[in-house]
Amino acid sequence: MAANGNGRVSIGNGGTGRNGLPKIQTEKRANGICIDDSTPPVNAQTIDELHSLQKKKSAPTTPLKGIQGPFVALSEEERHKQQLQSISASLASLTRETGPKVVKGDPARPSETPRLVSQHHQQQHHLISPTISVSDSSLKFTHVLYNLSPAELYEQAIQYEKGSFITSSGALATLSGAKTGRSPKDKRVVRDETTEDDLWWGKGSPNIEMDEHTFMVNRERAVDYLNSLDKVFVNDQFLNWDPEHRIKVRIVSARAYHSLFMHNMCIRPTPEELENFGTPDFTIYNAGQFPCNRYTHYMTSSTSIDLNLGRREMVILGTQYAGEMKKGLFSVMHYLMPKRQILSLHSGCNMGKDGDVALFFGLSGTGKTTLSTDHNRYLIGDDEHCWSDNGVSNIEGGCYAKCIDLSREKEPDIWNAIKFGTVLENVVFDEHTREVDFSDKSVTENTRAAYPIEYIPNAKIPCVATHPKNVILLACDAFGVLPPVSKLSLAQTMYHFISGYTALVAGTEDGIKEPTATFSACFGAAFIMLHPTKYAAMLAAKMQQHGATGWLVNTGWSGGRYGSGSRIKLAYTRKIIDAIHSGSLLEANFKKTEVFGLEIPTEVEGVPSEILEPMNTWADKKAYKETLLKLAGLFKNNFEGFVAHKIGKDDKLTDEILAAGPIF
Ligand SMILES: Nc1ncnc2c1ncn2[C@@H]1O[C@H](COP(=O)(O)OP(=O)(O)OP(=O)(O)O)[C@@H](O)[C@H]1O
Ligand SMILES: O=C([O-])CC(=O)C(=O)O
Ligand SMILES: [Ca+2]
Ligand SMILES: [Mn+2]
Repeated sequence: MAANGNGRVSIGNGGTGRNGLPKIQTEKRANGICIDDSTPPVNAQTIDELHSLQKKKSAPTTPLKGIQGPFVALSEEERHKQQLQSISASLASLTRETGPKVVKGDPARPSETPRLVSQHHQQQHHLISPTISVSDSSLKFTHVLYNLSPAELYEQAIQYEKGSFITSSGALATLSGAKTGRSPKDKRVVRDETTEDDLWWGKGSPNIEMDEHTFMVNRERAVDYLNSLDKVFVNDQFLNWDPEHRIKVRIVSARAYHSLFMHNMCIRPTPEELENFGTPDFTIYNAGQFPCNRYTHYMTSSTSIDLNLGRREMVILGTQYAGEMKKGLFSVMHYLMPKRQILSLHSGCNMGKDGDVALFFGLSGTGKTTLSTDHNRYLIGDDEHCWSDNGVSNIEGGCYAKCIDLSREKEPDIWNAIKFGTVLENVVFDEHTREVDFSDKSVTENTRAAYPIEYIPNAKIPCVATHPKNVILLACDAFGVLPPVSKLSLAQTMYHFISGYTALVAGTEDGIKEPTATFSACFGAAFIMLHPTKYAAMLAAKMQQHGATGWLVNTGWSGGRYGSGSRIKLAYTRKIIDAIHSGSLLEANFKKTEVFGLEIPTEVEGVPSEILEPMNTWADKKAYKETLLKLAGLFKNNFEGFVAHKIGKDDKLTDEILAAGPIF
């Protein structure tokens, strides 16, 4: 660009326009200065000033109108101080007199840090007399990033956590580290006077005991680790959409990934609810990057997930898999809710336009999320619910979908939910376009998406519904002998609920692998805290009272076992589920199968009739019969553990349930 003598500015080769481009000319002003006046000037004198204009201070939280509680009469500053004191108390060592000093905000952006500082002073009595002397840990500040927004958490993750990327659809891709699934063998539950009698211990139980002292050792380890960091994330959120039985949870974690995951999975408080949060009912200390100590009693690996119901605390060491927090809280609900006569359920739930409600039970990977997410129905929730006298309520505020082989065409609502705000765990993507390859199992087969439930367009908010009309038990039968759908009597429903069967095949690339049967009581033995028959009795009573029909749906193999047959098409399973919802399947003609004694329909709209009876689909009838008997034997063996238990007050129901298993 050159200014020529006559005050015009021209672009191009000497202003001759030889290359065909028109000349750009700016008119000369009276003072001889050329200005581009098409936009008004910026309201800043310096770059710093310019940057300060970019961010508007968050609106002070909603005015507190008509709220009762301890915070009502407090000034905003006083409320913030109390909030910090509460966080400081959560992070306090139980063996030191004072500390930690907690300050809100990102240490990397001191200008954004409010000056409020809080220091915890011990008031409780201790198992150990506290250390009064000063240590380095009491000199240091703990910076707290409190209930950050998804955008802020994205920035934290991308800046500080390796393996964090924005995918082409806007989701946050993260890595969960060495663990890409839960570690049930590393879960420990404190056995004390109360839990001794309340909980299910011993053979078959997921509750492996630890003592109070060892819990405190691990708690201290986690708290010291968290306080040693530059900053920690704190989420204050809720569980359970039933306002009468809502639980306040606090999650203290070291990673933006964990904070965003829980932001999505728990119920998000309104600003007003957050102001009045007060003391949490339950606290998680997630120090997942830091291992537990093998010299500590009860530790059998570097991972420990410890639950203390008396203290209402959970400690996580040695695993960064975020599902531990989700399912740890679910375990807590499996204890707290039955105490209030509320049944907790490892199930999905949705509701038709006419208000008919269905529950979907099933072990991991059987289809709870896939089938409860239904474009023609309202989604209540995909994984964890409560059934009380008020009806069904979702425990969570988000969904956690398996993503392996996810396709836009087969699961459009889940596909579209993978956008800004969604956490995508352990997926593989193109290094340049950041397009995710959902078929890639390089990191793990258990790739997952965690998104807020409102990302599903027809989610019903609040996530509550009336009493269920249908109770659908899902089993992914890789043996290929269970019918695609059967109608169950109440006793059969209980038999299959207590059995909790599925048979998946391990993540395999090639070669035929033997399907392995899994029996997991109440379709969630890893999460239940009481004996399975307690939950079964409650379910039977509720189904009876509300006239719900039980169904068994095989979302697994047909035409042979894994290796020779194939997985039942999702489109067929959806047709079967449609017929259950509409009530048309209840009107079908049924015939009884041998061995399992299941009532199978002769016709379902949209499904080839020949697949409804599994034997038809097997070329080798002898192999079918052998496989059927093999599975029946596995069911029988598994149920041995329950025959001595009474279900409910009624001997009659117990006898019926025992008779509802396979006969051969
Ligand atoms: N016929 C079918 N019915 C249901 N799901 C099917 C079928 N065929 C294939 N699938 C696939 O099986 C998987 C079911 O997983 P889903 O996420 O629904 O499990 P889940 O029961 O919610 O488990 P979790 O409790 O671990 O979240 C999905 O990846 C789905 O695409
Ligand atoms: O807990 C998890 O990691 C995933 C899940 O929903 C289940 O296994 O039931
Ligand atoms: Ca799920
Ligand atoms: Mn689940």
